[in-house]
Amino acid sequence: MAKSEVISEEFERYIVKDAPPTVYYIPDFITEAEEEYLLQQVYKAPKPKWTQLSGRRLQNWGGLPHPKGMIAEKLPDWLLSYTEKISGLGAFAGKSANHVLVNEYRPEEGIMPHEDGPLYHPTVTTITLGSHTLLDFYRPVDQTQTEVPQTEESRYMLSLLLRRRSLLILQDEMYKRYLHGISSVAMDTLTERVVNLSMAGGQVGETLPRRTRVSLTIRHVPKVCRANLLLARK
Ligand SMILES: O=C(O)CCC(=O)C(=O)O
Ligand SMILES: [Fe+2]
Repeated sequence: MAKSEVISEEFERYIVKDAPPTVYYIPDFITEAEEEYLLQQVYKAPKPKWTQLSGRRLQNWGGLPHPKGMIAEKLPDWLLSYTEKISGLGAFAGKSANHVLVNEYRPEEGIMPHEDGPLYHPTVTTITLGSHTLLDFYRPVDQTQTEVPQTEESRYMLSLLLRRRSLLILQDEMYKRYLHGISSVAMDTLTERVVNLSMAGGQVGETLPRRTRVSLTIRHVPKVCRANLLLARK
């Protein structure tokens, strides 16, 4: 198999060809009824499960990733059926997803460009609920290049249109090398730099008002510690 470790051959048609390796974009990965069910479960969680950040709020499921190892907590059943389905595609090289972040963004909210970093197996899979968004990608700051200031604008590379009910899978360079973020706008304008337009059913020049988007970011944390288990045995 080529550069990517993923996934069965039937998934090759979902590879986004105009992006660096590797992006899979799967429209309508879930049905409308499943979307509704997942949103219901998200909003059923007790209030303290939410952490308010500037520009979004989130729920953390599965434990807190930590360099010394995550103290794993069992995922709730409503998430497990989806983490198992995605693990079953081979997204995590035979391992199972054990961590889910739920992010909620209202219109004009977003997330600064960042890398997901080394605590995760270098694959991120995302189910989008409730609204589309544009996920923007940036080149890293070039350390050898000190003459010209490297603005966010000059580092901007491409965007992906994530429709509600879609699944996105990022691996390889798109995980390890490039940064990703979501700009804090009320409306997205589609340009030629949105490289999956045909797969996502969008047209250059179109503007899409944002609604509230909930994303499920599903990953595998390889380093898990058994601290709670040891304590329990004493
Ligand atoms: O909401 C998204 O799709 C992106 C979330 C994200 O980048 C993260 O949680 O690391
Ligand atoms: Fe991220």
